[in-house]
Amino acid sequence: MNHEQSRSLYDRALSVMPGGVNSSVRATRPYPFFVDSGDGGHVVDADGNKYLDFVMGYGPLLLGHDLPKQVQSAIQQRASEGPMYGAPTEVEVELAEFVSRHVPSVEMTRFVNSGTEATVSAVRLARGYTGREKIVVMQCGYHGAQESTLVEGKGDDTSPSSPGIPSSFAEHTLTVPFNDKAAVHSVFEEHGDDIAAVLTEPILGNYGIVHPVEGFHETLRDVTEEHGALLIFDEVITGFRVGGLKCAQGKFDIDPDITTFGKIVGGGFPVGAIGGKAEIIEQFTPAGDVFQSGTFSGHPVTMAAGLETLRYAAEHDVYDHVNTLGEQLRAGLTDIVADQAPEYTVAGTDSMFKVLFTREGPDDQTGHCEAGCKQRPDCPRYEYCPKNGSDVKQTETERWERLFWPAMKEQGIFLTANQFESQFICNAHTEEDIEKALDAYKEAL
Ligand SMILES: Cc1ncc(COP(=O)(O)O)c(C=O)c1O
Ligand SMILES: N[C@H](C=O)CCC(=O)O
Repeated sequence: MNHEQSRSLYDRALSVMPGGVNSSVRATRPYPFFVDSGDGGHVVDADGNKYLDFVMGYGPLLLGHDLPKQVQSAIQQRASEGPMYGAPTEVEVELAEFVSRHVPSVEMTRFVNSGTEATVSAVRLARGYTGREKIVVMQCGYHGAQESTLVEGKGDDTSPSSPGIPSSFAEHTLTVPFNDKAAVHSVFEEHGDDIAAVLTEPILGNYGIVHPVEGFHETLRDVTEEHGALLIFDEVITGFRVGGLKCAQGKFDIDPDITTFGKIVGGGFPVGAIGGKAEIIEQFTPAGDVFQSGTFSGHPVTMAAGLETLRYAAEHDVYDHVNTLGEQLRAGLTDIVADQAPEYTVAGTDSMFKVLFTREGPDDQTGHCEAGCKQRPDCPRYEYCPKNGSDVKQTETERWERLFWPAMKEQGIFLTANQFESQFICNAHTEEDIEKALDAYKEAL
C-alpha cells in the first residue's frame, strides 16, 4: 500500500498540532493514515487505500458512513436553516422524548457536547443532589478527559493519572476493581456516608471488553441504595448499541439513577447527554441549583442527526442486522483463536467485539474463553476470563500494536491501534465483510 499522502500530511500536522492529532488514540505508529472519506462500512485514505472499518469513529457510527436519506435530509435541512440560535428548538424536545420513551430509567435529559462533558456534569449533579463529595469508579474504567476520574491507585489510595490534575481531585475519588463485589462492600463500609455515587460503564469498553459477572450490577444497585448514594451508568459507548434502544441497562435489567450518553445519540456529531429520574435531573439549573450550561448544548444539527439515526434504527432491523453479524464474527474468531492462539480471549456482545491477547501466565491466570467471554459461569474457562481492567492490562499490548495491528491494516482492515479499545460493527457491514475480516484475522494471528 502507498501511504505517501498520509505521511506528508502527518509531517505538516506535527508542526501545528501536538502529536499531529486531535485525540491521542489516533496517533498510530509509525504515522496515522489520514482519511479522505467514508464509504458504507469502509474508509478511504488520502492515498486512495480502502479499509474495512471496525473503528466506526470509536462508536458513534451505528449506521456506518453512508447515512440513510432520511438522516441526511434532516441534517441538511437543519444546517440550511442556520446552524444554531442560543434558543431552544423543537428537535431537542423530540430527541429527549425519544430517549425517555425507550430507555427504562430516563425521565428527563440534559444534552451537552461530549461524553466527557456528560460525565463531568453527572458527577457534579450526584454531588449536588446528595450533598456528598466522594465518588467510586472502577479501576481502568474510562469516563473521558475529566479531572475526577483520571485517577490511578486502589481504594482510597488514589492519585491523578495525568500531570496537571491537582491531587485534591483524586482525594475524592475511590476505586474498586470491576466485578469485585467484596471491594464494593468494603469501600462502602469505610466511606459509605461520604459517597455521592458509583460511576461505572455497564461493560468495560475502554479497557476491554470486560463483561459484568453475574450479580455485579445488582450489588452496585443494592449497596448504593442502602447507603443513600446514586448509581451512574456511563453508557457513552453502550447507549443505543448494547441492548438496542433500551441500552445496556435494559439488557441487564438494572435501574440506574443517572445515565450518561454520547456517541450514537448524536448520530455522528459531537454530543453528550445526562439522563435519569426527573427528581434528580431537575436539580440542574435553571430548574435546580447545580450549575450546568453550554453554548452549543442541544445543537439543532446534532439533535436532528441523533433523532433521525435512532428513528431509523427503530423503524428498520438495524439492531438485528448488526447483532447477527456480531455473533457471526465472534463465533468465527472463537474458532480461529481456539486453533491458532488458544490463550487469547474473544470478548464482546451485540455489535461490539475484541480479541484480547491474554497470556497463559505462569500461574495460568488468563486464557481463552470458549463462550465468547460473557462471564457465563457455565463457560469451561470462566475463571480465566479477564474480570477487570488490571487483567486486561496484562495482555500483550506490544504484540497487538507492533505486529498484529499493522498486519491487519496491510490487509485492508481498520482496527483500533490501541488494543484496549472496542471494535464496532455498523449497519452497512455485510456477511462478506465479516468473512473478509475473519480471513484477515486468520492470516494475521
Ligand atoms: C465510557 C465513556 N465515557 C466517556 C467518554 C468520553 O466521551 P467523549 O470522548 O465524547 O468526550 C468515552 C469515550 O471517549 C467513553 O468511552
Ligand atoms: N476511548 C475513547 C472513547 O471511547 C476513544 C475516543 C477518543 O478519545 O478519541
